[in-house]
Amino acid sequence: MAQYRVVSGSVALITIQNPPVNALRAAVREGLFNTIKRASSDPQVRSVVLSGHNGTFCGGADIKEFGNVSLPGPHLVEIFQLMEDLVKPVVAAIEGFALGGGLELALACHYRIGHSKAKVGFPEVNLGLFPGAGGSQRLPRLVGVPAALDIIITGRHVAAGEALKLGLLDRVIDQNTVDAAVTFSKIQKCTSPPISGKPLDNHRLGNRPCPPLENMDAFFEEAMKRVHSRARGAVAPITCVQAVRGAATLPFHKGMELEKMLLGTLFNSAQAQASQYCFFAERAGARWSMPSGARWDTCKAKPISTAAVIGLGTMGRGITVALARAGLSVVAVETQEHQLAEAQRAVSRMLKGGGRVSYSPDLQAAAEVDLVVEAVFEDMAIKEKIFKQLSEVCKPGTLLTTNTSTLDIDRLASCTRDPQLVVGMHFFAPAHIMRLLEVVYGPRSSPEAVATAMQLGKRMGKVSVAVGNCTGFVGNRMLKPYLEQANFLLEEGATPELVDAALEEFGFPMGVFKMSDLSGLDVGWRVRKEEGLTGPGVTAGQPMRIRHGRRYSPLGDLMCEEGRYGQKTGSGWYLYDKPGGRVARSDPWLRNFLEQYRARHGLVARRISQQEVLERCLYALINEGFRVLEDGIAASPQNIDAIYVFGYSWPKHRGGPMFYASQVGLARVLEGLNHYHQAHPDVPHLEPCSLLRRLVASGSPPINKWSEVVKGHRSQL
Ligand SMILES: CC(C)(COP(=O)(O)OP(=O)(O)OC[C@H]1O[C@@H](n2cnc3c(N)ncnc32)[C@H](O)[C@@H]1OP(=O)(O)O)[C@@H](O)C(=O)NCCC(=O)NCCSC(=O)C[C@@H](O)CCCCCCCCCCCCC(=O)O
Repeated sequence: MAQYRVVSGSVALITIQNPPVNALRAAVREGLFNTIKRASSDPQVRSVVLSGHNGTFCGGADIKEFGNVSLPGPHLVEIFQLMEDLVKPVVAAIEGFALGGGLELALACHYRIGHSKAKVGFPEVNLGLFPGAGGSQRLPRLVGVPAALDIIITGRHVAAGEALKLGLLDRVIDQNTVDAAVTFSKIQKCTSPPISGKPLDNHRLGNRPCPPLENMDAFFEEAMKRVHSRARGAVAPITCVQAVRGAATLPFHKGMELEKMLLGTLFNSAQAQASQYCFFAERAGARWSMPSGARWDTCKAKPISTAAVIGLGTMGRGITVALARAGLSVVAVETQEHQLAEAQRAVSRMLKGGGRVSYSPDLQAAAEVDLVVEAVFEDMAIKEKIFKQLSEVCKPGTLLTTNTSTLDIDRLASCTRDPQLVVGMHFFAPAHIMRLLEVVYGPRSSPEAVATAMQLGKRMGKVSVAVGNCTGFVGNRMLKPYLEQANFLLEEGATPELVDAALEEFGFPMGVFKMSDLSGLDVGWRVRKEEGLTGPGVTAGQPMRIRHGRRYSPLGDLMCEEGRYGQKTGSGWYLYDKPGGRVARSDPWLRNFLEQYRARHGLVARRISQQEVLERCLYALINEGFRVLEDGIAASPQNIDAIYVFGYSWPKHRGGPMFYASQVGLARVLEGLNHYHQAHPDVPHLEPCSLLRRLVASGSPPINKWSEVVKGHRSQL
């Protein structure tokens, strides 16, 4: 786990070996502890180089170990102190990544040499933690408080060049890093001038004071304010500020005590568990499977080097940028000339002159590409026509994909010569920024087509999740009951402000009504018209608040009839200072409108609590999530959670809807749904689904055991 070799006559080369990322699990910690001691007492050894096996220095503490009540093996703090105290110079040879505990390890060395492609950082904040093995105390002493706080709070990866400028790395080289570190370590032994009487003391960060900072109190107050306003209820970023403040104001050993105390408050917290669950859920999508038994490890992706994007509205432009940035040569097709010219300017701006993109008004331009992403208007008839044409135009074997957010993939496949080559690639706006990609397979999609879309998602840096075909797939299908509950709550006495405040306090960046105003109320209106829920398709004489025997809220339709489409028209659920305005203000018109609406329908407004808002909206969404699992549309709760965290901004520190349900307790969710369904028997989305009932009856197993109950459940359907 930590290999020890003496090289170049006098250098102990310690290499961490724990693929794939050399995480510091118990055996590694044990190995490090023993090899450092050995280097210390080995008379032949005059300096030490620390490196990682296989081009990766170290990905930090082993997150999989964190569930343990007490971590086995020597503690990282103890190992790092042992290393810092060594009287022989220790040099970190950083290739690949030095992240989290990996960077803390490097900071405990006396020198750090990095490869020019190396990256360093403290991503702990994304795991609901902070660098709690000395990192929060050593980094500010090395690079100063502002730079350290930025690195610790953002969790960003710092490239070697920037790390060199910050003084985080002593040298950056293009050649063999370990060889360079070995040579460097031998020179240091001779030249490092002793300060404070002891050799190497100026390179022991624990012995250094933090560089002074003017207006320190004001700096930390401002930092804390900023973090509070951005953290959306997450505790870890706040703890980052507290720990760095400790480094700036306390002697090292006191700062370490503070660090330990703060880590103790986070380490086993619900937020840390949720964030760490998200880390693995993000990666779980790569191990996809289909109901046919086809799997990620048995299916090969087709090589893709050229692509066409059809339709250059907002989505098509973002998709073009995402594909071009992934290194594909892209043909962007738009039949409307003025839209084509506008899109060309917008895409060039986003790509900053880079990327290989050509433009055409003619579908024929897609003839030779390996893959097509259709991103035209959400209208089945138009899409069917395009798929028919693409099937004739494109060379045999071209993968035909659609960016539809709800429509039937199988119907589109049936318009083509080779339905097995058709899959959905559902991007989220803005497509070049949002990380989620739903890869939708229909009953006839081939495993190779799915493997290819998943592989392409990876190349674009997306969190890709393979899902089955149904209206709205996973994400939008679950969103429907959530939106529906929000509208019902308005009918019953809530205001958009009250509903949004509850959801924002929960951790969403934007409440449901602000989100609707941003995306445009007319989008849903159009879909409801197509579904015959509103507009000319509705049979005369139907009660306004009932559709297909279920409760229906026409509020959104009425708003659209008033021309209130949201931000784009300057008014929606809120008022904006102008069309396209971004700042939402309460609108007296809306209060009046809601009062009149309730009076017209004999509804008596009641006081609605934030708790009811959360339970009604979130439990309805979660209930649909269980149905999605039951129907086999998503392969696992982890996949659903990844979709919600990376596509719908569900707060990471809440772990995704299904994980949240497991933290709240499945019995409590079931009880809540039963309660609300009794109160609203005409709302089928509030009726607890059978899988949830079954899970509760099986004793509410932990989330990683749900699949066993799901399997048993499916076999009985
Ligand atoms: C490194 C990466 C950037 C590589 O990316 P790449 O895309 O190449 O690969 P993948 O991301 O797909 O990863 C491959 C594979 O490896 C798994 N993995 C990656 N990193 C880790 C890890 N750190 N641990 C475990 N497993 C890891 C990954 O899951 C993949 O496997 P899978 O099967 O899922 O496909 C990228 O991987 C990456 O970003 N990794 C994470 C980096 C990171 O976040 N590091 C920080 C870790 S946390 C840490 O280091 C904490 C330390 O600061 C301090 C900890 C102190 C602990 C002390 C405990 C004392 C407890 C005191 C509590 C007191 C309580 C009380 O008082 O009561």
